[in-house]
Amino acid sequence: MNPEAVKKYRPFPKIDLPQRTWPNKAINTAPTWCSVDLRDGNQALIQPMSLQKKLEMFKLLTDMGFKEIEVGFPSASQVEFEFTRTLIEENLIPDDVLIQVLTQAREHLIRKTYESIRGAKEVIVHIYNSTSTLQRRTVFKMNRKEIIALAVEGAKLLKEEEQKYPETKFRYEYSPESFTGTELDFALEICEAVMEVMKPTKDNRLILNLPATVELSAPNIYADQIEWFCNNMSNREAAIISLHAHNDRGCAVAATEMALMAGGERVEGTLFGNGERTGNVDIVTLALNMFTQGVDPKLDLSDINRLVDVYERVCRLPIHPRHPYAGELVYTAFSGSHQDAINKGMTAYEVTDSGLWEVPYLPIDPSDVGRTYESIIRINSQSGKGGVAYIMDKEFGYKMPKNMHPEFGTIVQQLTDKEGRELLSKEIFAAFESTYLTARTPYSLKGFNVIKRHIDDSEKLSSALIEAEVRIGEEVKTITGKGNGPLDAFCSAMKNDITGEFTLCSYHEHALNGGSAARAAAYIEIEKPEGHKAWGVGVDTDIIVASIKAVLSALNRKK
Ligand SMILES: CC(=O)SCCNC(=O)CCNC(=O)[C@H](O)C(C)(C)COP(=O)(O)OP(=O)(O)OC[C@H]1O[C@@H](n2cnc3c(N)ncnc32)[C@H](O)[C@@H]1OP(=O)(O)O
Ligand SMILES: CC(C)C(=O)C(=O)O
Repeated sequence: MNPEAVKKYRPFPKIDLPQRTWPNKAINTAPTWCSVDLRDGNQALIQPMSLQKKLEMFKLLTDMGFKEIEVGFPSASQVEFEFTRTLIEENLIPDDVLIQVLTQAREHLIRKTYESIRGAKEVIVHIYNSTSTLQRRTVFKMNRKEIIALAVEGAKLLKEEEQKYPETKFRYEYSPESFTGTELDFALEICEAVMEVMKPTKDNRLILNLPATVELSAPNIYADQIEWFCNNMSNREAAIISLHAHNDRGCAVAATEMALMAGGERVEGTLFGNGERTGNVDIVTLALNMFTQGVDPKLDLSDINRLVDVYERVCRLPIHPRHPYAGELVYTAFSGSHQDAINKGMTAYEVTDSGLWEVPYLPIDPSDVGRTYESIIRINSQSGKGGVAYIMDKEFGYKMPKNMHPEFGTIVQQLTDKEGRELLSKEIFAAFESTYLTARTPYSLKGFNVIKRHIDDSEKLSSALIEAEVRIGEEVKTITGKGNGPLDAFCSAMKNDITGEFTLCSYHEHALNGGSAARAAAYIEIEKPEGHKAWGVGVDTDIIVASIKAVLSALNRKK
């Protein structure tokens, strides 16, 4: 960077608030949410929403449980006006939902705005003008007094227009736009001047929306500004302090969280943070952050895929794969140590009865937002044996014994190195199948019979005599053997007649699926006298046959 360029910038001044209390507070309840997707979000789109798309978004927002929705800037365009009319005329606004309309503090725009809401039961009329030092100087070329007069005139006009619509209950919102770039004493003065006109009471409060129209400083400064404002208001109980943060520094969520701790009661934002420039605050992230702290966000986010789907279609913007809570990859671990920890954490969660979600690397249970576990672990060259074992278990039902994980993990690792890409689950299963289940050379089982069996309660005197037909290449050999059980008898027969010495080191089995057609999977590790170990896997409806197949699978792998 040009070292001179930095001289164009200066630090944002600190707020003089030595007794600040917000850092010791916590968010314990959900704020009132107001979606501004249809207005602030919409005005920032390359192609603003058509009426149909607005209707689709409105439906989604009401389904999610938003009770306040800024539906547009009706005086700005025909679509905006018609959309507001459609909602009212077609009775599409649920009884418990308030629509909100935005207008500048300009006479013709205010009058047009009221025309757009004729016949509505209840509406929030939202009026704004910029108050920042910079905009006063460069955009409006007005001093403080003149800017206050502009806001007051606008507010008076609201009161005047309201008389023409006796069938509608009006609530009001005033935004000193660019609040964070405004001297605090001036922001307070202009808000109080508007309150003077609107005469809110504690039963009919004025929404004072204090926006970070542009995010100019660190999130703690926004919180300081909000706390300062709340502390210094003369009629605090007659106002609802609303937050409206933009994300220029990437901190809108943090800024809003801190500002809620500082006294904010209401939040305006959008789904996934769509909005001017870097966007508005992302309400989905904010709400799910609350949820993962045990606070009911009072929004239904249980089908996040629907939210993504509607958003991407209506806004024609993609969700980043790493977008908090919603991105395609956010419930996925590729790296070995993460997979191992998730695998262990999920297993522990399934057996624990604390009811608390405590899985390493996953701050939220994906199923709470309608995502499945299936994609939690994906396999590439960064992956480890734990992740491979997880896939085999969760997707295919094979619970490999822990001692077997390194062996199959290495086989998969070699494959990912060779392919140089992520492996699909079915490719991992194919590797498992060809390594353990379908490798039939040199040995495979053609027939098996238990000729005689004695079962002793103490197991010490149990015995079995078996006969087996083993295919070795083209040849089929019949072997017989004795042992303390059918598996032991089969191993003796193999050792004596075909392979020579080997030792059975580990044995594990489990049912693969339930019901009368249940099949069993057996896992056997053998060791040759020269010290070479290998695992084999067998599957059959008969557990003994499954274990015998597992022995042959291990012997086949040895070659
Ligand atoms: C931070 C925000 O997101 S605020 C919302 C912004 N959203 C939008 O602007 C989207 C919709 N807007 C529009 O369609 C148009 O801008 C309209 C219809 C509102 C107004 O259109 P126009 O009057 O043709 O143009 P424009 O917006 O450029 O008007 C600028 C004039 O309004 C004045 N103005 C701007 N904001 C305000 C305000 N809040 N109150 C009073 N006057 C204002 C400006 O000073 C300027 O005055 P000038 O003409 O004397 O220089
Ligand atoms: C109209 C106001 C609230 C706004 O959109 C902003 O300041 O970003």
